[in-house]
Amino acid sequence: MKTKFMQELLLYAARAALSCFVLFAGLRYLDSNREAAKKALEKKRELSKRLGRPIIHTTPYEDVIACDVINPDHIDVDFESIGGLDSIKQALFELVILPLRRPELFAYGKLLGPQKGVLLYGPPGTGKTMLAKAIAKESGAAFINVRVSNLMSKWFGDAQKLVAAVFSLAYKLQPAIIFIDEVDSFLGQRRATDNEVLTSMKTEFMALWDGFTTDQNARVMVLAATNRPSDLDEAILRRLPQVFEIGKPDRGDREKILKVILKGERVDDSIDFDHIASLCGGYTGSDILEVCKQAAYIPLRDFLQGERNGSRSHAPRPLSQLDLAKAFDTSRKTRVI
Ligand SMILES: Nc1ncnc2c1ncn2[C@@H]1O[C@H](COP(=O)(O)OP(=O)(O)OP(=O)(O)O)[C@@H](O)[C@H]1O
Repeated sequence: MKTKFMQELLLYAARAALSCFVLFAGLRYLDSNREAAKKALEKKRELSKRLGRPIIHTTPYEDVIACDVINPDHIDVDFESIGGLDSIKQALFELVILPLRRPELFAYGKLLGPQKGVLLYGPPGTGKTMLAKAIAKESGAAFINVRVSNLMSKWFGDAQKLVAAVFSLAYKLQPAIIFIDEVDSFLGQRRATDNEVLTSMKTEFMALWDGFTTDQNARVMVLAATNRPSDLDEAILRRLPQVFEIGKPDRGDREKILKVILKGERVDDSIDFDHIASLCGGYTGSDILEVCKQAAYIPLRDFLQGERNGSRSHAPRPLSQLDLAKAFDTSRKTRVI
């Protein structure tokens, strides 16, 4: 009697276990969202790895913005790689990098509040984008490179939601920098030709930005760059209290830029950088880089010529002062300023 009872009990237990197994297997099979959820998790894992941040929950709109986020550890520009602009780099360190890196230092009193908006303006090629990237690198902040034209053309109709996603993603990834290059094309003065999408994006952007400005705990800042500061809306300028002019470099800064560009290259030890800097008055950092690239071809051409003439030399000679002088001379003659 007792044995039979035990047998039945075991049978019951086995049946119950089997039913549970079949039920769970069936449910797993029927869950059509399982694959999608798995893929989404994989995507979030990849995102967290790429951004060097813990896994966060993101919306589909934030996932679109995430494509334009750069992990600060993957940025190859730091303050050292920017020639000159010493006083601006120092000011940006105190106003932007320190509050993002050491927020606790800014918790004493209201006078030392973190900056929520910085504008860099100046002619093209003077290093504004470089500075923005270096700030992200030095502060360890996620760098959200907002490309407004891209968002508008690709996601017509969803623009406002994408603007909101820029801020919500920045908040989730903080410390974060929202970088808007050519800000005048997005937040410029209102024109009769502005379309509805642009106007609603602007309004949304301003409202969200104000929300962040009043939230002292948000380690998020907007960094904007433009070649045309006079085209900016008054309301935008008010929200960008710190303004830095990144002008064309003077002779001292041109010398520093030359040294940065030629660092690590094969160059003659005897180059007089100050003299070369005197040959490129009015040039921006980007112009100087281009001419240095042209100069670098001269030893290569000489080498190939030597080969044709039967020379046994194994490699092109280092870049010389004469090569640089020649290249700047040619560039000045063909240049339209
Ligand atoms: N101060 C500098 N030191 C070293 N390189 C520089 C400097 N300024 C400019 N360059 C070189 O010129 C390139 C272009 O500079 P960058 O894109 O930062 O200029 P920009 O001011 O943002 O121009 P734009 O307004 O056209 O976007 C840089 O990638 C860098 O190689």
